[in-house]
Amino acid sequence: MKVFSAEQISKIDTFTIEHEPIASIDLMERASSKIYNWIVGKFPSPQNCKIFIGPGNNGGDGLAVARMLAEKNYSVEVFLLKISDKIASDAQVNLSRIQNKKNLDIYELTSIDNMPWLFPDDIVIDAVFGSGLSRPLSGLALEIVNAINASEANVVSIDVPSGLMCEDNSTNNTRGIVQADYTLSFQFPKLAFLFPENAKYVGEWEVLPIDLHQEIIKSELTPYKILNREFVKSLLMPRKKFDHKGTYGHGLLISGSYGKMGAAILASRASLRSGIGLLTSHIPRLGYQIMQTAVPETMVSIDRSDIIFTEFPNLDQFKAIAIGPGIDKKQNSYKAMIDLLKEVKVPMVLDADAINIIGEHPELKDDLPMGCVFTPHMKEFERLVGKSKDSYTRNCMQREFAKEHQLTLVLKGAYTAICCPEGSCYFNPTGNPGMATAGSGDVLTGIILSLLSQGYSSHVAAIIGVYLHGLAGDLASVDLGIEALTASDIIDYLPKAWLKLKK
Ligand SMILES: NC(=O)C1=CN([C@@H]2O[C@H](COP(=O)(O)OP(=O)(O)OC[C@H]3O[C@@H](n4cnc5c(N)ncnc54)[C@H](O)[C@@H]3O)[C@@H](O)[C@H]2O)[C@H](O)CC1
Ligand SMILES: [K+]
Repeated sequence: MKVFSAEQISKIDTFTIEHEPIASIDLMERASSKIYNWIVGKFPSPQNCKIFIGPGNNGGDGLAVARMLAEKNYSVEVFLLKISDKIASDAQVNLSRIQNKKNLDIYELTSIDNMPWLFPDDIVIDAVFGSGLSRPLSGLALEIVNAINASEANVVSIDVPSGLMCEDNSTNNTRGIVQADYTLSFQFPKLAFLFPENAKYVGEWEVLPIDLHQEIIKSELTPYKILNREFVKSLLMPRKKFDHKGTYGHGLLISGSYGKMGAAILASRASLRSGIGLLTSHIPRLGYQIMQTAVPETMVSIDRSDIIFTEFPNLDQFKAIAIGPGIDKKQNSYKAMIDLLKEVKVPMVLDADAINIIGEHPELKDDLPMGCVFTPHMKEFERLVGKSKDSYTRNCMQREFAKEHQLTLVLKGAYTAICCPEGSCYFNPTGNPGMATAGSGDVLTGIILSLLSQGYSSHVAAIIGVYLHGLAGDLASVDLGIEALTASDIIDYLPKAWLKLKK
């Protein structure tokens, strides 16, 4: 699913009005009826609804919803915020349509002193500002938003929580944003919904389709997309009857150190559960028996060091390489990394301490082979790319870094972001908080190595890998819950995740 900017949404809106064609007031009616249906589904018995109306089309939606709810015997109070002399023309039409309606009272809010008391079982509908917000809230709008946030009412925001910019909130006043329980976004999610610091404003969000014109949705370009199963499935390469293990490639996994052999085992097992033809695990000497016993399917390459990574085998036979899980970042490992980066000519996944080593030795960034995939979590990302105070800025830095160094940069988290060398950014919807657990990242590294070895290009391997990893975690959480989930469970559910992805 594409994620468009507020400016693009307005363009798509205008195109739909001209080319469907449909009168703007009728498009507003269509959009509002979707909100109405959702509210009636969520709160089936008529209750008190307090609807706060701003001067633009978001307010117009709120007025249309007010009429629909009143006709369904909900007890509706409409509060018109007096913050502008102008009111959008479709909002004006909808205001005239609610005059003298049964079950519906209209009030003008000229000062915070007229603010109604909000009861815990009230449904507050926030229709103050939507995608047309152009600056942080101030004055009366700010005071009203604060009063809404101080209440315990159920808050439903139409399209966007009022006060939240659709993309960039880096200079916003974070105390002037509605904290919704539910946000009902028209046709597309907003980019801001995908960033962790906005979760407290957005609450649970849902996308309500309003039949905007497919022609412009298809042709309008955006760097931002949310992955879905159909798209990820379309990237899969079919397996053929006469394929053999050589077809699916031989991968090299450099992982493990004294006290961290578990990372090597998890990554190896995940790789083998993701379709790789052959796997060689390069590990320090102490891990030999551990690996041979725990993962009989992998071949083992032994480092001269008992405890860390200091060398690597001849690379000729490998179709892809992964380095990082549990390797530590001792001086000799750094030296071996320098040689490795010089010699590698195949796609490579870099995770954990491999990323930290590059973060500490930035000159290595200029020596990276083609087709690298980096899989940092937030702290590793900061060491590699730099710090930022908000997620939008961080995402811009991530996209820029991927472009500058021509690599795929995966920032792990809820809605893991995958930034590609040509500038696009995919957000992953699968996964759950149970996956925030030790070893989860090692599993992802193993999966991506496996896909690279099978011949998927770097960004495709990252996309499939991240989606599949989250899907396995989701399937595991259905049976096991989130608290008890371990990284091994994610591996154990990879078979079911593959089946579900390919269904
Ligand atoms: N997506 C669609 O196709 C549809 C969307 N609909 C709804 O329309 C709004 C967007 O409407 P718009 O009139 O452009 O914007 P707003 O309602 O957000 O209001 C803008 C209004 O307010 C002024 N303004 C902006 N920021 C501030 C501020 N901080 N303080 C005071 N005033 C401010 C601005 O100048 C404008 O006058 C969208 O969200 C949907 O809810 C359609 O109804 C259906 C199709
Ligand atoms: K709103």
